[in-house]
Amino acid sequence: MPRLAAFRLGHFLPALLLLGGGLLAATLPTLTDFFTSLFNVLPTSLLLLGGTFCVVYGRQRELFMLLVLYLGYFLLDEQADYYLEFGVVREDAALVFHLCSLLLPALYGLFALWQERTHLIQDLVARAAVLLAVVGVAAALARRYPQELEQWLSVIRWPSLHAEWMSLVQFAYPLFLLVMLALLVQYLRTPRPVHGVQFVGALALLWMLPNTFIHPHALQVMSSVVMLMIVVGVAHEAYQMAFRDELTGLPGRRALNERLQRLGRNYVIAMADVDHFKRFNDTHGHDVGDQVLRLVASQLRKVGGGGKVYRYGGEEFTLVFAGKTVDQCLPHLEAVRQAVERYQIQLRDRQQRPSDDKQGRQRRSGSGASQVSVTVSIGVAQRGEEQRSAEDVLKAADKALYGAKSAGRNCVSTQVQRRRGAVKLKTEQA
Ligand SMILES: Nc1nc2c(ncn2[C@@H]2O[C@H](COP(=O)(O)OP(=O)(O)OP(=O)(O)O)[C@@H](O)[C@H]2O)c(=O)[nH]1
Repeated sequence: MPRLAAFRLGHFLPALLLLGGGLLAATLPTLTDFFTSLFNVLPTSLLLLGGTFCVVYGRQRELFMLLVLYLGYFLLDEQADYYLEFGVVREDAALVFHLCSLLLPALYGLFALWQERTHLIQDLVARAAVLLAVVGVAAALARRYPQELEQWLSVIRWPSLHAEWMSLVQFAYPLFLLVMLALLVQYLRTPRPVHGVQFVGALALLWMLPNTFIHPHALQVMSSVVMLMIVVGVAHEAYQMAFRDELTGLPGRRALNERLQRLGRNYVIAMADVDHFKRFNDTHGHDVGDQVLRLVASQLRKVGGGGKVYRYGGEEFTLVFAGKTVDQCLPHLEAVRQAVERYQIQLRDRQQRPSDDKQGRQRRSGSGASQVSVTVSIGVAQRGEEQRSAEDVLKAADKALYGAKSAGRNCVSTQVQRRRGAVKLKTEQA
């Protein structure tokens, strides 16, 4: 089953904001000279800049999506320009429009769903071959049998499913539906910013095509917006790669270093470390260890008091409280320590995974269930006379962490005070 819980608004928000802005601009009856000139050059600029960006970072999937969008824009723009200049559509307008209504969602969907797997050059050649073949065949058919093709495309095959507002060829609607469903499933299976962007982009194209000849700027604005969404999606992922820890989803060391430089005068830093994690790894394996790190991260993330959590590295996490004192932070750190201690982790054995939910529930409540729990030790320090720089405070927190470890682990320790708890590592096998 796709993981619905993994849906993140942040993956869609930039694209949705761009879509909202695009809809606003595209439906305005007139645009200022500045914006008219901007949208005249934006699709080409985005293809060149975004395309270069994609080539440099080996993002063939997005490169081909940009190419497909630009091709659609280029073909339709010629038609729209003619219509705006002469007040009538060109002779081949219906055929070009019908073909674009089908090929744009089809190729957009194909390249969006086509994962980058093989060798870079092979991948590039395969994508180019598919694009050339599809466009080549369509162009050849359009040139050789223009009337027959236009007629074939515009036939309403299912009159009961046709409505007045449907101005695209009838095939285009199920095609859009299929592409959007596939993109949604792709997002739910692998929640990534570019997958969210691809879905919103398809939505924008579904709006753009029927409005190409209705709103004078719909084509330029929406083509620019979808291309921009893709470039932003790639940049978003590049940012995540640099600043996010892939395993836990928390901001990583680089993000912490950035944060440490902008902390102001009063702040508290805590270092949290999973107790006896080496032993845990040795007993249950590295995969289970990874699972545990994710769960510990999910508990630490809930820390109150305005604390922000980073993965420092390995099994160590850093919590930063801006504008706080140690006394204000201690109850929140103690609460999070207890939450980790209480959390029962259900071991998931991939080989013995049940085939359905019912079997899974039975097995969990039955004799084969295996639960573990871990504890964390936390060291806290605050900026003060002795440690004035963030690096000094971090070192003091690390020292306090050693104090917590020597005090028996599973406790919160400051330079001045300690609270003890009990170490708990349990495996139930009945
Ligand atoms: N599964 C997993 N293990 C990791 C990861 N990063 C570090 N580790 C393991 O974490 C363990 C850290 O062990 P130690 O530093 O010896 O500390 P410890 O066993 O937790 O003991 P104390 O800190 O003294 O309680 C090592 O076995 C590392 O291999 C990771 O990303 N995944």
